[in-house]
Amino acid sequence: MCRINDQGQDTMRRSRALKFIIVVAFMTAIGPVLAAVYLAREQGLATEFERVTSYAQSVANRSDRAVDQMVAAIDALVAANNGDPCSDTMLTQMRQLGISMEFMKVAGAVSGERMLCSTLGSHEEGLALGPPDSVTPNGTQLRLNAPVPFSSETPYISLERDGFIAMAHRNQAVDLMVNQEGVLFATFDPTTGNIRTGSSEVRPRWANAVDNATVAAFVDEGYIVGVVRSGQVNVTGAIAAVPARYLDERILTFIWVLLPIGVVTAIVLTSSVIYFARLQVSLPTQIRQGLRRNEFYLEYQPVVDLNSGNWVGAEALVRWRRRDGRIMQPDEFIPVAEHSGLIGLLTERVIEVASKDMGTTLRDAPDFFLTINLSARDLQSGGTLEKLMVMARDSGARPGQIVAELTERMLVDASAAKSVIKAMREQGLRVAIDDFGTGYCSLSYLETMQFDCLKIDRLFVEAIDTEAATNRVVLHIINMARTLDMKLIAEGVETEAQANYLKSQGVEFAQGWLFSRAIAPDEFLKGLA
Ligand SMILES: Nc1nc2c(ncn2[C@@H]2O[C@@H]3COP(=O)(O)O[C@H]4[C@@H](O)[C@H](n5cnc6c(=O)[nH]c(N)nc65)O[C@@H]4COP(=O)(O)O[C@H]3[C@H]2O)c(=O)[nH]1
Repeated sequence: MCRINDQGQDTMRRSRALKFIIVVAFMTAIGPVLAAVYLAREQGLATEFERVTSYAQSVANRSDRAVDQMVAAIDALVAANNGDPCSDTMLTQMRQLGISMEFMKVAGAVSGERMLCSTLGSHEEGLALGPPDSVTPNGTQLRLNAPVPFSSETPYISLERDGFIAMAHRNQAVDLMVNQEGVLFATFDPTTGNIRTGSSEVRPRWANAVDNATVAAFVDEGYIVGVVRSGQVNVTGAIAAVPARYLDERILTFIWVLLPIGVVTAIVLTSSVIYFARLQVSLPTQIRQGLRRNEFYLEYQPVVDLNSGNWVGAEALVRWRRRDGRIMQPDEFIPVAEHSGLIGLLTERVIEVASKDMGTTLRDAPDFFLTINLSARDLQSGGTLEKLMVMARDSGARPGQIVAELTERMLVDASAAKSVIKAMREQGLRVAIDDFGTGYCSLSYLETMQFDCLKIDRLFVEAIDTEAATNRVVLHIINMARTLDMKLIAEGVETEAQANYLKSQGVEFAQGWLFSRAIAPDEFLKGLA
């Protein structure tokens, strides 16, 4: 009956685990691929945004240069004016300015709204300029369609101040050569957001994208748009818009690079998940088979009397020799055995093997003790106590020579643990607490549960003689154990300094690589002799 329950639970556990594995494997399979596509898109966008804002920046720079040159031309003419703005000297200067500057083409003198003379000579009647489109705070008048003789088809932009005017070809700033087709350029007035020059396909709303910022980039209506405000505060805004097909091409380029990495990562991750999952799901079955085939065996780590240096006991540590010869360490299979409910059978096997290996020694050396690791489930079934008592009886040992090792984590169900510990001690077995201080066991547990022995965890032994915060804890543990009349075994002693310190603090026993690693029973018995 019990067996059917166990198997039923096992099946449920496995089907839950299987569902979990399928979900994780699915995620590891599509996750990296989706991540690669996402990264390619982000990378593509970043690159195209960078490109389009650099185009817009070039337009703004050209526009700024045109404005700078117009301002410089006006300043030069104002400075040179000696009363007759259209004198021969002034006309020569106007021509020189027009020839020497890249963007500023026409410079002239103005009275009212008429240009009296210019780079192009004297204008008898004066050329009607019409009213300005806007006036800046310093009184500079801006015209977006300044009339130029002989050039009525070409739109000019002009600045006028202090009786002089300078003009530049309106489209020169947006006349940018780029190696992409269909790119739109425009300049706009950052104060009003009105487009000044550029392609008619530029959407006026793009100019409003840079409210307070100096740069913006976005995708809109089939274009990747870059908008910048010129360095000369509020003088010019510039827009560049690249057809969105270039973004698709760019993303595709990145996908070709990133997708294989994503696919390889997905394959590696998914295979690892499946490998480990299969191991986890099938491990309980393999443990069962391993038990049937007697693949579990024990090694023994000597427990040393720190005063005499003699081996006075041993800790039995289980190992699993797989069919393929691979040795599995307990950390890899004990948790699985615990979860799958097989730990009881495993502990039973450990006790059997330990009896066979150490029975004679226990009988012949009445002071020699053997510690055996138990799991939480072992405490729940009364069978373990019985098996340990059978071991003592069959080998002719005193029950006190057998020490049941419990860990803090096993004491969560305090009342159950307490009654089993009590029962064990009443039968004469000894009980040790292992890993003390590494979990959540409070001091009160130690008082109420009444252990015979406390094992100082390797973590605290390692900290001896170091700056680690844990280095002081070892002293507290020692003092506490003494107060509660417990024997002490220090674990993981690797150096003479640690051994000497522990000895000086009155710790009776120790185990660790300084003395010996866990070894096969024959080797252990040789060392004991
Ligand atoms: N770095 C270092 N390590 C040292 C040193 N001296 C000993 N060790 C290792 O520390 C572990 C001590 O065992 P534990 O704390 O009871 O911890 C044990 C115990 O909790 C569990 N375990 C082992 N055998 C059994 C068993 O039969 N039943 C159960 N339930 N658990 C077992 O597996 C754990 C790991 O066992 P192992 O891998 O054999 O690892 C052993 C041992 O080989 C040292 O000086 N330096």
